[in-house]
Amino acid sequence: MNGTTDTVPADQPWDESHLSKYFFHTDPIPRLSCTDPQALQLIAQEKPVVLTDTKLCDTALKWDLDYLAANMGTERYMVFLSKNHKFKYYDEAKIKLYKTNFVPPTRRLDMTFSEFVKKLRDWKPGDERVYLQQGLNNTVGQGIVVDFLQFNWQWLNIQQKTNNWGPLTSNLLLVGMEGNVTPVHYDEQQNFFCQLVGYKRCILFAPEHYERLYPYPVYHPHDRQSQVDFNEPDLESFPGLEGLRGVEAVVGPGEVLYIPMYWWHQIESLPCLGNTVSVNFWYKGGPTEKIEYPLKPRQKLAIMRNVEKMLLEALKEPAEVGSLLRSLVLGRYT
Ligand SMILES: CCC[C@@H](CC(=O)O)C(=O)C(=O)O
Ligand SMILES: [Zn+2]
Repeated sequence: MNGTTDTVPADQPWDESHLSKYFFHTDPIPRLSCTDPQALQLIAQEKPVVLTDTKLCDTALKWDLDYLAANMGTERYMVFLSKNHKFKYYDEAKIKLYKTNFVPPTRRLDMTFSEFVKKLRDWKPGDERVYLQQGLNNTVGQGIVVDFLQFNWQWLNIQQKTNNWGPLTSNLLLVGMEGNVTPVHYDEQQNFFCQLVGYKRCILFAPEHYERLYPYPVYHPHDRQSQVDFNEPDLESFPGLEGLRGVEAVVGPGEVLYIPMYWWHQIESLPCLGNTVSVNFWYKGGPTEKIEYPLKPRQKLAIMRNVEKMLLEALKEPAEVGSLLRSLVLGRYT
């Protein structure tokens, strides 16, 4: 990637032409068998790894649009629509808290899976793009439930216990158009990201790149999202971008990417290779282990988030948080 291409496996339908060129360098994320001790060690060290043979969701490899339309039932599901290829997450609950006018970059429409498929298949340039992002719950049809129950839960449960993770909180079903992008952000959960249909480019940055990716304030609707637009990097406003360095992999059907908690990630459905289907497994982090110094970058990130929340709680006025922090630091903590 960006000059250091992996050897491209023969059956791979994509090549460098499917990858946008960005301003930062990336190294390949290791691709290992789930039986390889090194893979398990990377997970234990909270480092990303692509697991090529977990058979985690093999019963879902058949989840193409027609199968999902026939088996997802007649419920309405959460679909986001965007005027461009970006689907930047925002927290609706924080919009009213955030005083200045916030214009959501996407809109949400609930629709049946068949309505979604029709929108996707009738799409023409100029139309809003669509991205279905729906938690798998008891509203899905029997066929999906049967497939879901046959996931490799034994392997998952071993990972959860070995790494002392908290409970599984949700499985998000993601059905996207080719070219859709989820811009760079971090989540506060461990994530086994399973690719089922199509190909996704996953670009990750370690939590210590916090200063380079300029997340929005915690109270902002775009909390956890980076303010940086990789397509138009503003190096003047965000000089830290200079040293940004990531890792990346393109994941295909049957592959599982471990996205460690607090790791930044941008996920792109490769252009011109058809729609994509993924399902993720979000786990709460484990109970706070005994504190060891120096603190890990993700622990410092958690502390920074708590300081912002505490200050907002104390000051009540979001605009005062920045000025108080400036008074605290400028000229004093150099
Ligand atoms: C809403 C979640 C989207 C997903 C990225 C993607 O597949 O577009 C992601 O960011 C994650 O699984 O953490
Ligand atoms: Zn995410």
